[in-house]
Amino acid sequence: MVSLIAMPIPLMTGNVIDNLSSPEGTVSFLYQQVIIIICLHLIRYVLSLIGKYYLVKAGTRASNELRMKMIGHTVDMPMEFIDQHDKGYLMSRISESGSVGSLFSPSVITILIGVLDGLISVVLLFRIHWKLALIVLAIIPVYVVITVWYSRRMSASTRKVSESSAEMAGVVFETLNGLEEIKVQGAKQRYISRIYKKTDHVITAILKQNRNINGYMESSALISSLSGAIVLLFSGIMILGKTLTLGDYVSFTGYFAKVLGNVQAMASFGVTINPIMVSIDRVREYMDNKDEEFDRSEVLVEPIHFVDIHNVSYSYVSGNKQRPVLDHININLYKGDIVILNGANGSGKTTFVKLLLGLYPVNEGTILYNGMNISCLKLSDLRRRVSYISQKTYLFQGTILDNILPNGRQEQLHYLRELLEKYELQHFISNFPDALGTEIAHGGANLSGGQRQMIAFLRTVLANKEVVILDEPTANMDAVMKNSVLRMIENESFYKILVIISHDPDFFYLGRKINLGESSREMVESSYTSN
Ligand SMILES: Nc1ncnc2c1ncn2[C@@H]1O[C@H](COP(=O)(O)OP(=O)(O)OP(=O)(O)O)[C@@H](O)[C@H]1O
Repeated sequence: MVSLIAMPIPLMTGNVIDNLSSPEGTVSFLYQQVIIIICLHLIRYVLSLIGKYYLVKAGTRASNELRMKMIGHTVDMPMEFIDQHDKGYLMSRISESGSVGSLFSPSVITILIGVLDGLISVVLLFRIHWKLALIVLAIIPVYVVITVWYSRRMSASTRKVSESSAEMAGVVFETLNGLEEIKVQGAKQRYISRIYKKTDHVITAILKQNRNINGYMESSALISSLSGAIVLLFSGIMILGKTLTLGDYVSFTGYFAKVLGNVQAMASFGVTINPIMVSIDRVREYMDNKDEEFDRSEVLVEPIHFVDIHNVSYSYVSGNKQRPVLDHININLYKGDIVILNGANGSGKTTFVKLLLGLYPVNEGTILYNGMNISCLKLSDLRRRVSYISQKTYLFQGTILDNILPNGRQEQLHYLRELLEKYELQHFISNFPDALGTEIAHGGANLSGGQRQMIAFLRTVLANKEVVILDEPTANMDAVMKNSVLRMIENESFYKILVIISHDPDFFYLGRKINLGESSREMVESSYTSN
């Protein structure tokens, strides 16, 4: 529609010139035609603005939606995939979703509209002078060949730019994440030179990409200049031979410029669209990675009352190397069980509970919840029933209360206040500037390690899950806070099965103690030492 409005303008311009150069030429015809031309330009301007606004809006929505899908998909990715990539790399991959919005950018839209514009212009060229049209259109195949050739080269170089940029983002992200450590260790130079190395790859890839883009741009500009000269040559001969009027020449060059402009734009579509298509392809590739729920459909019907860990082995894979951590583990967990898991550092305790949570798939053996194999269970359902406090104690942005009672379960506020009173924790809360309403900074940066652990522990007590797993839950707490935790474990019924990883002898009396052997190779039911 927009392109159709401006379509008659070259024809009208030619008519004006022919009218003015004929004896019947009048100035009123000139005024009338110029006013119409101005009006057409203005209408085109308004329609184009409105159209582009709505298309860009649609593009922004689409790319945002895709970004959210990619973030969701990343959360659902198996840990084995996540372990293999830096967070910055993943972030960079997610940000490629923004390219879908670029598909609706004004320049791309102009190119797409140009397809119709170009086709109509070709028809009009034939209408003005079909022989001249045939001559000049012979140039188009040359354009196509050059475009296809450059397009292929550009795909490869754009892919390299995206991948090397994602890798660089990974290193930058890691550096920013560890700023405190880098300062303390004086490791700035080491990290900076790592970033430099990655930057080198990005620069090389960008230079190659630009070489292709410039090569293409210059070649197509040369072809369009040469074809302008060819049109002039043949038109001049025809004008001298009186088979073409000056007005027709003006109209012809007007439409020819449109055809060339659009062919060039469509050809350079490669340049404009190529990075977008490569990104879309990479987004698709990323989304095609199977998430951890793939092929899992079963859900537990009853509350978990029995977990059978049978002959379970696990090895981490890094690169092409396998790192055996757990070897033929056998253990049964029953309703009411408290198991204290200890053993040497690196013996695989955390790995073991991660297998229980389905974060990693067992290599060999089975984990059965109520007799159902974990490999078939929907993990979202399983994890709704299990509470896990990791050694890292992750807290969300929000208040302390939001962290203890996520999901807005305000009805439990009363129970929380009871716990704080019963276990002498009021002081712990009132020490914060706004008590339970105190805002927690990103990652809990404004809290001490012990405070973070206590908040996470209270969250677990209030969550009241079927299986509770605590990884070194009091490692950073003082004796008073640890005592509160021990008493809560003894007196509050917030679990059916409790697994605690701890080296602390104060925990050993709570339940069955299982030692994950020093070699971390063998842990069998018969080797348990219970207190
Ligand atoms: N994501 C991972 N990728 C590769 N290897 C890993 C990974 N996580 C842990 N490991 C390795 O697996 C082994 C067991 O680690 P794990 O954290 O399970 O031990 P742990 O018994 O909990 O140790 P600690 O008592 O120090 O917390 C270690 O040698 C560790 O280096």
